[in-house]
Amino acid sequence: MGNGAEARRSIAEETGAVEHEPAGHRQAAGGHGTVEGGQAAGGARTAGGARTVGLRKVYGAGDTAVRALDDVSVELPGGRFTAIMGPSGAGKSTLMHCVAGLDTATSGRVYVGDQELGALSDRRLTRLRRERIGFVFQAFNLIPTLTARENITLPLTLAGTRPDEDWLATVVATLGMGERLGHRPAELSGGQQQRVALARALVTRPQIIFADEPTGNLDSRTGAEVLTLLRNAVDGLGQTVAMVTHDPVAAAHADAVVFLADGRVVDVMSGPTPGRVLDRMGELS
Ligand SMILES: Nc1ncnc2c1ncn2[C@@H]1O[C@H](COP(=O)(O)OP(=O)(O)OP(=O)(O)O)[C@@H](O)[C@H]1O
Repeated sequence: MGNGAEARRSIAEETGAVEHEPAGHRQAAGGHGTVEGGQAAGGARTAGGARTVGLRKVYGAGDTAVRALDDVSVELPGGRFTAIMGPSGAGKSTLMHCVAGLDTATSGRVYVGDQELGALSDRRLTRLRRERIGFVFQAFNLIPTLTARENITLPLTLAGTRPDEDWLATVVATLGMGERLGHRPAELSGGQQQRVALARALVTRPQIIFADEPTGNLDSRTGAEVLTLLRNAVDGLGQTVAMVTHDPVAAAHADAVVFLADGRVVDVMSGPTPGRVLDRMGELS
């Protein structure tokens, strides 16, 4: 990303640090049953995490309407690493955007922790996104003029709060990047830049981190390192992670894989291996 101001604005929007105007609150209050009716991704539900109940998302209207999500009830359990997979157009990004509060559902419900997103005003939704959700993207989305440390603490700076130095030190140590904090993104490798982006997502101690193809711009060795760090964030820091990926090897780092096809959850696989994920994807394509 070449334009610093543009990158800053986009990160501010992604982190919820500026007011974000969703397309409108159209989430229906009623409808589908309890969460226990949902499909758990990877076993029993722990505290935190996120879930959807009967989530539908329709783009457009009439003959041109596209049903991107069709009655999706899925759980992203707290303290677990869940991968979301499926063929192109299956609804992965739409699901992530709805659960992250970046887009609104046509009907059904989305919960982050115990909070139902459809019950929130735009202002409170913005605050929830800023305080309880972290994002990691394929394009690292770092501000070129800021140092690694300044990029990491940017969500706090934009929110007008100071970093918890102990937590920052823990995150930096977990990600193994202590010596690079004074460097600017151009002075860092792709893998190091993604570590900065991951630290930026972790620094607010979000309830859940959404990672969208986080290894898409990395070579396989560096990608494996970043996946190991995501895994460490879950195992060592108790973080909840949901990751959209096309890569069976990446998905195999997760505790469970949710498979989408044509806007519906078609399978949830616990303890995935690259081979099993590849086979399942082959059946869906
Ligand atoms: N803003 C939009 N307006 C209209 N249709 C949309 C919009 N966004 C997504 N869609 C449609 O919704 C469906 C699901 O799209 P989505 O981007 O969620 O799929 P995906 O699984 O993330 O795909 P990919 O792997 O290619 O990124 C697709 O048919 C897509 O064309």
